[in-house]
Amino acid sequence: MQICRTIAETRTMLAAWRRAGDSVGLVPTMGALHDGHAALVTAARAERDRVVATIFVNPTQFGDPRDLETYPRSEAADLELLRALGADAVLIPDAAEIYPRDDETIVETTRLAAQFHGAVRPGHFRGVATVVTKLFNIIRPDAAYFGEKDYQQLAVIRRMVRDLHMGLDIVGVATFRDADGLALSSRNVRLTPADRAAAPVLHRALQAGAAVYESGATVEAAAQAIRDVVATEPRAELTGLDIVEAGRFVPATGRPEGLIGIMISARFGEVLLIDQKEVSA
Ligand SMILES: Nc1ncnc2c1ncn2[C@@H]1O[C@H](COP(=O)(O)OP(=O)(O)OP(=O)(O)O)[C@@H](O)[C@H]1O
Ligand SMILES: CC(C)(CO)[C@@H](O)C(=O)[O-]
Ligand code: BAL
Repeated sequence: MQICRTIAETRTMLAAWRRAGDSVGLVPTMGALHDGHAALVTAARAERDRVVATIFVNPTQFGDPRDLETYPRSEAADLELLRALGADAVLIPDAAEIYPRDDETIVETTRLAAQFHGAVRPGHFRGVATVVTKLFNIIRPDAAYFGEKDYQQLAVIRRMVRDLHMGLDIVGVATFRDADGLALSSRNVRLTPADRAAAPVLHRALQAGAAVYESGATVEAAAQAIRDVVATEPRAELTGLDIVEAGRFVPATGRPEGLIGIMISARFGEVLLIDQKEVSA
């Protein structure tokens, strides 16, 4: 596995692959890799000749400086996992090269970035869209792989790729969970033991909401069922609950046609966790 730390060496490697006619799959990450990331690499490995992962803790998508400071980092273990999964290369760029000092260009999905989880983390999706555009431009992959756990992020990226005619495939990969239902997330390691024990309430709440909706009730009744389950866990502070029409990504009401997407976020101590579930009518 080739480890690239500059854009120039990444481009030299990619040019050789292109000459050989190889297709390229990209897996962008912020490191601290776990089995959720592994699922993305495995999906890319199955579909593409070459797989590149990136590890970059992107400063522009963090609103809270303490969240950035305490974001978990584990480069040696990350490299070992990527190697074991059969990744061909990893790009670990410097923030100074990704964001040159006089950098001024941003990418923003204006409506989507401001709503839902974007309202809880102002500026977050602008940072994500901007860095993902930079990574796409550096690597020019045929396909990029993102987790469904970050449900709105996936929608933002799909919309950006469509609107800016970027011409690559965006592949969503199902949320990987621990045995107790908690969605794997790099931030889980920052949970206290008591908060770790409490955190599966998010998955239980989503399941309860899905059951209510599947029984024929409205989106509003499903939302109430979710709130009721979260309220049973005093360690969880609900910060966001949004139910959207999965296709158009607009707020869902009543009994819309097609799939709905439920997005939930909650704070456990100072750690903000998110989860999601798609449900059919
Ligand atoms: N449990 C999971 N299942 C599937 N994909 C996941 C999971 N967790 C993260 N991913 C995906 O991995 C990619 C990189 O995510 P990232 O490095 O931010 O990890 P993370 O675990 O989501 O960390 P955090 O949410 O704490 O920032 C994203 O596309 C994300 O959706
Ligand atoms: C897509 C991403 C790597 C952009 O920094 C990040 O938001 C993430 O890890 O989900
Ligand atoms: N997984 C999304 C990255 C973030 O929370 O900043």
